[in-house]
Amino acid sequence: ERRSGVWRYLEYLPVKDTNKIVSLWEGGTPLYKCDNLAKKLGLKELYVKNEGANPTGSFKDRGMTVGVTRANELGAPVVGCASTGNTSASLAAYSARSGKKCIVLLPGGKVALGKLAQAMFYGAKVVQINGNFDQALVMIKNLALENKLYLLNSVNPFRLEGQKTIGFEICDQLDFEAPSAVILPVGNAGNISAIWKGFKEFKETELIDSLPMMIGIQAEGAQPIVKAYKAQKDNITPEESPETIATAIRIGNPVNAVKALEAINQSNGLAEFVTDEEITAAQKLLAQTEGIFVEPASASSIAGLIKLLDMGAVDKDGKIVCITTGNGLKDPDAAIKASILPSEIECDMEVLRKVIEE
Ligand SMILES: Cc1ncc(COP(=O)(O)O)c(/C=C/C(=O)C(=O)O)c1O
Repeated sequence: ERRSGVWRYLEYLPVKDTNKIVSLWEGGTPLYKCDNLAKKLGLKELYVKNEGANPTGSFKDRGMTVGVTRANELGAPVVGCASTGNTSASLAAYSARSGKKCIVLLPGGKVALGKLAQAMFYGAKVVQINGNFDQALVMIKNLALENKLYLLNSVNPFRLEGQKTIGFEICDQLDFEAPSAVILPVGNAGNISAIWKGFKEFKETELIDSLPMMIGIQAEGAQPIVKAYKAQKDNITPEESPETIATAIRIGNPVNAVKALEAINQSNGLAEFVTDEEITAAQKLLAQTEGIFVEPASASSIAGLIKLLDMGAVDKDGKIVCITTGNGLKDPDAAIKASILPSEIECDMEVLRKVIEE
């Protein structure tokens, strides 16, 4: 049975027993042509690949369908991860669907409401630690080394295999014309590495004949990859206390840093940071010009595009794809804080007629 989405690319995926596949029909997300935003930014061709349209609302579902399928093949009874939120939401869903116990470690008080609700509601054992994501990752890795669980952070290559299908789909959706540039937010740096691998595989199998620039965007307060790229270093100086409103990418010691720098350098790409203000402005701009609601971290790809255009670092005439990685519903607090509050009135038509004119 040929499924849509991630498993459409079965031949490119490391699965031995297709009966063990755990799927929530992830992938097959929209690639929106954004002519309103393109016009505003003076661009010829701008697309937004909206990964917020996945079953649990982020691109993590692509990695988890392959990762939890692997856990199934191995007969692992318990799976686990550290997470800034979306990884835990996704793992909790896929482990529920495959009858596995799920343990997630979250940085106390720094996880967006929607993600926390998901991890709890799917029935995971949710542990909040008094520390940040990087510390949580060290702890969950120790549990894996003590054989207490199968680790499904993006140190696990099966995660990246699923996420590379974002690159496949973009090619499919652009009639096998690779874009000139792909811009996406970078946290633990698994996704940029995975997508680059996907484009390279489609080029090696001659489905496309060119490769895009990979452009990684980080938040000003959490930008270890940007710093390494600008210093042209191939090792990372971890940031002790990463800080940003984009809590999904509030990561100081990315596990996939070397792979991400490889993807950026091999693709003649770039790495740049954006401020929290630029992120919030871009989040609103995208929602109000194109009707696409994404969480703050995801809007950093739009904010990064705007900054790079101002710097003349991106070709205005190119075919540009911004990847928005998570649904705006994940972080309602951030959206409400950045919005004009609703007018509150009594049930009075006179008052209502006035208030709609304000
Ligand atoms: C919306 C959103 N956008 C971008 C990223 C960065 O992707 P990577 O660079 O592959 O890490 C994340 C990452 C989240 C976690 O790392 C986690 O959930 O633990 C995210 O949720």
